[in-house]
Formats: sequence, C-alpha cells, structure tokens
Amino acid sequence: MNLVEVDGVHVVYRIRGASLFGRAQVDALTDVSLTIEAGETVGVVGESGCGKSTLAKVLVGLQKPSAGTVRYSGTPLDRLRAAELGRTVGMVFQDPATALNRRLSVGKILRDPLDVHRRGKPAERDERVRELMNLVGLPPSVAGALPAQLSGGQRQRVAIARALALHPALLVADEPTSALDVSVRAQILNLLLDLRERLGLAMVFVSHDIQTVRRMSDRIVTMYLGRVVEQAPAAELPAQAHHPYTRALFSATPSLLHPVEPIVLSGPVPSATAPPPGCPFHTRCPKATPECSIGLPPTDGPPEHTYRCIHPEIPTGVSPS
Ligand SMILES: Nc1ncnc2c1ncn2[C@@H]1O[C@H](COP(=O)(O)OP(=O)(O)OP(=O)(O)O)[C@@H](O)[C@H]1O
Repeated sequence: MNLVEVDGVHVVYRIRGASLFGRAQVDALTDVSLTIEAGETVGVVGESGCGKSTLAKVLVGLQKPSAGTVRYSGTPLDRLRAAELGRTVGMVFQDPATALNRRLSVGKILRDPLDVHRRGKPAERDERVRELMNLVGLPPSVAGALPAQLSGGQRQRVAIARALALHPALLVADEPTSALDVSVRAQILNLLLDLRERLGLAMVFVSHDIQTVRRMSDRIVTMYLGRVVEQAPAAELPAQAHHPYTRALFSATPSLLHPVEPIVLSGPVPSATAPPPGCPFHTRCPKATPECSIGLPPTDGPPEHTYRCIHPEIPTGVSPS
C-alpha cells in the first residue's frame, strides 16, 4: 500500500473584493492525483503560482481540499487525530525566521510538540530534544538560544528537528533553502538527504529549482497552472521528459551533465483566475497546434511516467505506454 494517495484534489481560493465581471476564484489545484511510497522522495516543480505550496499545505492538512481526498496508509487525512497526524507527516517551511516562535528557546520549540501530544515522561522528552538536536547537527549549547540568536542555517535545522519530533513517516519541505544564504543551502540539502537515509523518511521536496529537485528526488512531478502535467522518475529527466513544459523548465537551468536543447516559451504564465481552455500550457507551448486549445489532454503513459500532452516528445527507443 502507498504511504500517501492524493486522489482528484481540487483547491479553490475565493478572492475577496474581486470584480463582479472577473472570476472571484483561483483554481489553485485542479484534479491533482499522485502517490508517495514509504521512503520515496517526490519532487514538485513548476513556476511561481502553479500550486506547489498549496499542494504542500494540502498534504499536511493546513489547506482543506475543495474536492478529492488525501489518504495516509489508506486512512483519509481528515480522519487522523492531531497526534496521529504528527506521527504521519511533518512540514518544513521556506523561511525559518517566520516559521519559528521568536519568543521560545530552541529547546522549548523542540519540546513543544512532545508536550502537546504528551509523548513519554518529562525526562524522556528532554532526552528526545537532545536527540533531535544531535540528529540535525545542532550543538547542545544552542538549546537556550532564541531563534534570532541563530544563523539562518541553524534556524532551518531547528525547523527540521521540530518537524521530525513525533517521528513522521513523511517530511514535506516547501522551498526549504530558498530563504537561506547560498553558502548554507548545500548543507541543508545534504542534511535532508542524510535524514532520509538514516530515518527511512519519505519526502516531498518543493522547489522552483529543477536541478536541485532532480538531485534530491526519486520521482518528479511537474505542475502547471494547478495541474500535474507530467510525473517521471528523476533519473529519466531531462533526457526523457515527454512534456514540452518539463523540457522548458530544464532548458531554463541548463546543466553540463544533462544538456537540453534551449526552449524559449512565448509570453507570461496565464492568470490562474482565467486559465486558457484546452491544454493550459498551449498559449506558451512551442509545439501547440489548434487542437491543443480545444480539449484538455488526457493523462497518458504507464503509471511510472505519465504526461498530459497530445504532442509528447518521446525519444526513439522509449515506449509511450
Ligand atoms: N490564500 C490565497 N488566496 C487566494 N489565492 C491564493 C492564496 N494562496 C495562493 N493563491 C493563489 O493560488 C495559486 C497557487 O499558489 P501557490 O502559492 O500554491 O503556488 P506556488 O507554485 O507555490 O507559487 P510560489 O512558487 O510563488 O510559492 C496562485 O495563483 C496564487 O496566487
């Protein structure tokens, strides 16, 4: 059984004060389905506004879907009690400066979830706090420090330790390094990779940096305007990216190891309040034909590599189904 099953999830945000003549809602996620196996890292990529953070929030129960379900080991997310949810999934946010309580010491921040969920005796909770600090490479000497007294990298280590306090099976990391200095980003990424190995964690890694996602993930989900447009093993990308949008993302951040033919997209991302008809990507797609504006492409391909495109790029020698 999969650890997580996301099935047909929609999230609609109502916009207050929207014009009577415009749409008063954003379809942040439309019919999103994906699975995550125990111990697997799934990377989520796409341009700003495509729904990555909304998906992350749905996975941890911070955003209720307007339709569809999220199941953890077969149990719907909304049936899990708070303590069970903490044992199931933890979240690391983009900016640790705002995600941590400024008034609590590191020790108290880490002890808080253990106290709230009454995990073990007081001495065991103290021991778990020490264990968590050691796990993320924080020296015992910072237990009494406030978040403002730490470096950005140390703060993100605290946030990661807090997310792991209740031994979750899944860690959702939403742009966990983008608010950090370039010099410490690699350290936090290596810490996440190390924790995944040591704890057998499953991970959802959200980023707009597709090369980092590729390095971190077993599988990559590409999103565009709230929809999943491709899901593929990371090792197959970019060489076997079938969707022109996935290819365009890789070509925008070229790598010497994995060169991709440059693809220039025409125009900006359409507004999420008024998505185009047919394939949502057709207004910018270099391969678009008139039929792309008529119907939404069906999901095609084998379960391990799906795509929504009627003009997929399938390299010779690769079977499309
Ligand atoms: N609370 C909200 N109210 C209204 N619209 C929202 C809200 N949160 C997000 N949106 C809209 O929903 C869509 C998806 O946003 P989301 O933050 O999930 O995308 P994202 O891919 O994470 O973007 P970014 O990379 O910029 O964080 C966008 O059009 C965004 O403007």
